[in-house]
Amino acid sequence: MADQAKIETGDYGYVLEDVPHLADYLSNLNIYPNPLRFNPAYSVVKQYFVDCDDTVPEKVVVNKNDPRGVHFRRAGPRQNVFFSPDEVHACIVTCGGLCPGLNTVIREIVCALFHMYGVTRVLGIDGGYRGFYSKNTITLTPKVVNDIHKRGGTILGSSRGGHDKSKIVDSIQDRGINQVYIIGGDGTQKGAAVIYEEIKRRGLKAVVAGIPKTIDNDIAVIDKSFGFDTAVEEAQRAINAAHVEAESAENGIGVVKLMGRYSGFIAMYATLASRDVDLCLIPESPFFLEGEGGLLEYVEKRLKENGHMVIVVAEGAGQELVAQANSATAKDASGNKLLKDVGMWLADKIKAHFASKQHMPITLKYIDPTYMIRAVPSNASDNIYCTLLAQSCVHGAMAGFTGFISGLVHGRQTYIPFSRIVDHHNNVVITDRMWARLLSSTNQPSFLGPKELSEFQKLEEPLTQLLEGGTTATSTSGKN
Ligand SMILES: Nc1ncnc2c1ncn2[C@@H]1O[C@H](COP(=O)(O)OP(=O)(O)OP(=O)(O)O)[C@@H](O)[C@H]1O
Ligand SMILES: O=P(O)(O)OC[C@H]1O[C@](O)(CO)[C@@H](O)[C@@H]1O
Ligand SMILES: [Mg+2]
Repeated sequence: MADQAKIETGDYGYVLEDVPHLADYLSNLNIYPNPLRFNPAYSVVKQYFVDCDDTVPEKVVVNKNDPRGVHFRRAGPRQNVFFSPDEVHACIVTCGGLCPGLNTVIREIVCALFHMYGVTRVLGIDGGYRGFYSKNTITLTPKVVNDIHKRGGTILGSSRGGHDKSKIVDSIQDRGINQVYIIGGDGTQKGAAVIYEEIKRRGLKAVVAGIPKTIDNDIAVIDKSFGFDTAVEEAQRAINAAHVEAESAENGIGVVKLMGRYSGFIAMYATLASRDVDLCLIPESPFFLEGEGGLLEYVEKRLKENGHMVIVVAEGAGQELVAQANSATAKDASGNKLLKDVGMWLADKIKAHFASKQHMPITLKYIDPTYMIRAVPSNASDNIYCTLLAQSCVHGAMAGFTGFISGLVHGRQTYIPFSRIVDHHNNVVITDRMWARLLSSTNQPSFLGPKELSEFQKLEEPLTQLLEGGTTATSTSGKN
């Protein structure tokens, strides 16, 4: 049975959504002074250690009479820890799709364990969850990981599927692993929650700590996921190329497909950053092709006005339309629905539309840079972000917290229980200011009639959105 949420309440409607701790199910645990107290680099920092009562609010925009609301435990080093350095045997695994920054996170977990806490036993699990029981491990030291942050991908390899709870926890138990660091998206963190439950059921002194990863930025609660800034930056190259091609031809159209299975953050931010895009399509915003107010009418209008146009389409956009043309549905090894190629489909539809208009010949170039974007190393700001996430995660694990992810909430590092992020996706809210900014920057129609608009307005606004203008991980600006 899933863990009960660990909730603490206080005055004026204060709620702490806490994370589990080893002491919740184990007694007589030894407590040790944090080795950072004796580390010359950190011991001089005033207030380096986090007060055990420090918490971070989930909502920062409040009205005068609002209750204080939900808070998360602030991440960071504690005065005391629940592991002695020579007792720790840690492992790191990366699961799901690739994302810029994976290697940086691996590097910084290893370096934090070695350099901050004096830990010397860290294993890399090869090839995602199934690597726990089907492959040899990789010994990780600061030397091994020294320059991996300059490379894309993950040196550990990754995979989908293969989550076998018993085999994974048997492997953890047999190897004497007591800190499990799991880097991955929503599916991975669901798997991490299952591992945590099983470890607890077996009464093992082993913490499970997650670092959320997804290039799509669709993890709930947190400000944004690592690698997202890099992806938006890299997408500019494809959009620029599409623009150059489109501008150089009569009635030139450049179509760029970007990632975003359920949420269009990469497409939205890449479009806003570029200013060369005339139409951005995302999964959250339905559209239609034919007739008055439809996409094809807009394309025609834009070409007549400007002679060229650039379209950015997120891979999850318009899936219901593409499905009509091709009804077969398949799933990947993790059970995620495989998407139809909306970019190719859209390009074909536009070409077919203009083929019947002899007086308006077009030149359309379709660019799919999706895997090129995902495979690059993280940029400077993501490297710093990854470092903070990794260090926070190690501090939490050493302090005995378990069943948590480290995540940035309003620019502050926090520990968030798995349960808060596995059941919800972060989506672009199309009745929110950021999407309005996009519509006004591209001049595209919203494709929504008054009836559909009011339906969308009725939907509850999710509690988190990407920080406004959030290009740096440490930004503390409010919601958009
Ligand atoms: N409900 C679940 N319970 C246990 N394990 C799961 C669950 N969902 C997914 N997993 C496992 O987590 C791993 C990664 O899942 P998935 O392929 O969905 O990627 P992800 O972590 O969501 O990342 P992304 O979607 O960003 O690529 C897989 O090995 C999969 O078997
Ligand atoms: O082809 P793969 O490796 O399964 O990954 C594709 C999916 O992974 C993601 O990049 C998320 O990690 C999605 O945007 C995309 O749909
Ligand atoms: Mg996922």
